[in-house]
Amino acid sequence: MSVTVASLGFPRIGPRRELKTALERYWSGKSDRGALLSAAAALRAEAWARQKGLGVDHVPSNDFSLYDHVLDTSAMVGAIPALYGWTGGPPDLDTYFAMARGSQGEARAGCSHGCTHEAADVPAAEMTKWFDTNYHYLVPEFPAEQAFALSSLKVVDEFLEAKEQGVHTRPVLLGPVTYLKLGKSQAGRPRLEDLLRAILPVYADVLCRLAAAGADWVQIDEPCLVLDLTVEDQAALRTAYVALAEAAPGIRLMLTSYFGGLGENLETALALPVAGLHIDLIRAPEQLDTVLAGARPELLLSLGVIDGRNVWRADLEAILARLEPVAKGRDLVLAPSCSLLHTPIDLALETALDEDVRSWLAFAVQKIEELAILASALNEGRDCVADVLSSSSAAARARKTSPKIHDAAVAARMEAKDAALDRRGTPFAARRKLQVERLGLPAFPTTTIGSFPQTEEVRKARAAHARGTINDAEYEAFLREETARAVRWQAEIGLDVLVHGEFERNDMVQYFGEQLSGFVFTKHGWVQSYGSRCVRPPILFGDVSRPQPMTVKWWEYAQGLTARPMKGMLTGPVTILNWSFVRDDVPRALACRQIALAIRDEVADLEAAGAKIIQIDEAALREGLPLRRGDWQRYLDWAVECFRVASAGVADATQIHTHMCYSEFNDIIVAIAGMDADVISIETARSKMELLEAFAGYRYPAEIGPGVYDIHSPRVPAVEEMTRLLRAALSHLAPEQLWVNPDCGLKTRKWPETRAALVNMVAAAKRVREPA
Ligand SMILES: Nc1nc2c(c(=O)[nH]1)N[C@@H](CNc1ccc(C(=O)N[C@@H](CCC(=O)N[C@@H](CCC(=O)N[C@@H](CCC(=O)O)C(=O)O)C(=O)O)C(=O)O)cc1)CN2
Ligand code: MET
Ligand SMILES: [Zn+2]
Repeated sequence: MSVTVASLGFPRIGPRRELKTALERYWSGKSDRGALLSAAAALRAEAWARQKGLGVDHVPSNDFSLYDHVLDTSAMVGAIPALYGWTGGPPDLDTYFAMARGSQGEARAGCSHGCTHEAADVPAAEMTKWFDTNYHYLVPEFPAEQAFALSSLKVVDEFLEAKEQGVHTRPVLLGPVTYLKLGKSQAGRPRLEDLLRAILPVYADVLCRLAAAGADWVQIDEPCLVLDLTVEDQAALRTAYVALAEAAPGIRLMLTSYFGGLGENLETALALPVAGLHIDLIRAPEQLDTVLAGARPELLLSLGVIDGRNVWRADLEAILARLEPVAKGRDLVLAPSCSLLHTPIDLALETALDEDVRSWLAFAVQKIEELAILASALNEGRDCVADVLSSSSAAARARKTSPKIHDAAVAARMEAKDAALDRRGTPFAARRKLQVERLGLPAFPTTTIGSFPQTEEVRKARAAHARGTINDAEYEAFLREETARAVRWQAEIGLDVLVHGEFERNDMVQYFGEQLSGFVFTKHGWVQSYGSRCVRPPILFGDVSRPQPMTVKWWEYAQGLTARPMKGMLTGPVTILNWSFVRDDVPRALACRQIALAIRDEVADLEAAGAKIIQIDEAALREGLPLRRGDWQRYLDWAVECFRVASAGVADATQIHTHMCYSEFNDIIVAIAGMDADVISIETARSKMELLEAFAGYRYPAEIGPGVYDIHSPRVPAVEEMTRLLRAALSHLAPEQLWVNPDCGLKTRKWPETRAALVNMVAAAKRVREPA
């Protein structure tokens, strides 16, 4: 029997974020189309050669994307809303990026690649979280009568491109059912069945063209297989794969599930006429036995045995013990649990990491090496890789017993049970009176979410400080100047509740991780979040504590500059947890509570310093929700409790804000209310306040700032547009509930559009304050 190795997708951004650089240069007009496309081609070539060299038998193609693979799929099937002015054929780069980022005529004037969108003022497509990851995709939008037509041949082109370089790849497609289920429709929901009937001929055509180009296997991703599916969804899967098997008999499909177990979709999956099935054995190890029991002998199983969502080195001997009996009976493919898109690229670049912790880690490249070793052990016997196997087990043992991960003081504090720890002393209504009195804000108070533009200058100064070319005092002076300017300007344009701007922070999670014990950091461990934007998730390896205050000094400085209230600005425990790579030796709930206790101390210090308003961002609370409904409540219970542990230590008159983005709250509104924050700001602009129905329907008790403009796009919304949104909000909320703010922080924006948009926002608030 033979065992082969697959990688389900390689990170696209490049080991030195070459794609980010190339995209941003193109967008700013500093380079042309040719330069962007050749940078992209170089990255693809490197990824193919590298994976082949590491021993991958099924090297993926079409896993690369200039922005997002869901957007690429929309381009492939011609699902491009009329507003982008597309008239068929392969969408050009400007159309593609307009969907991704919006476009505004003026903002592009003078750009060097001859944009012709003179009067174009189009918003970007909606962006949302890819399953439970921190990766964002562009939501496909279908009109009532969506007609699909094969429009982009990227998948075929990239297969041929790799072939020319001597690499026979296994192209990756997002499967039709998942693709359609990720989409939305303005004009009432078209039936999945109807959309599917329309889209299948396009997929069939693509598969036939791939066969003609020489492809044999195609990886077709259907992560919807790990969701709660309706019987209609399951029927759609059958319809789809029966049709594709018939239409393209020359292609063998590797139906790929990930981010969980097949659960009650198991029978459906096993009955589909596909040649292979990939299952995630990291999130759902228990499904191996049931899948083995149900899989017909000729179905090629691909086992996701290496974690594609975390950075820990595997215990290879333990995995082998599980696989050896299986590999005796059938051919196998070994693969990461999911695409490696969600991991950093190469641990070899991390020369400054703590040696012990480093020996416990594996990034994308190392994960592929692990797979190759497993395959060798299974094909040729353990002996041929004995050394590597024993060092892998030794690392696993060392990590388990390392004194570095245990902190007795943290353990003692976790033990001390204090039932009152997660309760405010008084209910919201009574707190509100005290807060209103103390703060003296106008109706519809205006504020922002926290960050102001992280300009190139700010990043340069931080990089220079890190390199040692400017010293602490110079860096501090620079940050003070930036902060002072931002504070003065906010007061000048009439914002009511101010922020310090977060100039001192590299990232809202990394900044806190860096100051807490129990985390380590990479230099190059970038993971794509959306488009050119990346994060370097902190690596949580041990017990968490806070050696000293983290934000108080900056808050004091900023509050000292103004008489208006300055918000203390913190990232909440659930978000720090969800946006980090987390230890897998203790339950997530436990790690989260340790972080919550540390944030609680910071809240207390801010309050003692005089902060009247403290915002604790929980941007990732919704994203951490398990993919299956049956698992929700358990998660919500501990996540909400951790937020309360962090926030509930304050006096009644201290106002606690929280902020969330990309949140569909309808289903979890009770839990959101259970967080017991005094004010919540949420993203709503792209969804035109639809979200508020949940808050209104539930009679959400506290105050709400529904975002009135989309901060992901440089587009400046007009006063009228924001006024309209505020009036729409008022049809759902009581006037005393409503705050006025953008959707999220402004760190990714530039100052000119930020200034213009906030001036308009303050004007819109003033309009709604005037009697109608
Ligand atoms: N962790 C996290 N997840 C999140 C968000 C978030 O803010 N944080 N927001 C939501 C949207 N996602 C986002 C993700 C990233 C960024 C973002 O702006 N990322 C920055 C990097 C932020 C950062 O870490 N900056 C560092 C490092 C900057 C840098 O690249 N420095 C250069 C050198 C720069 C120079 O010399 O000029 C280098 O290290 O090579 C800093 O400012 O210090 C980027 O990609 O450009 C924004 C939103 C959801 N998920
Ligand atoms: N306070 C943070 C900011 O304004 C919250 C961002 S949520 C992704 O950037
Ligand atoms: Zn946000």
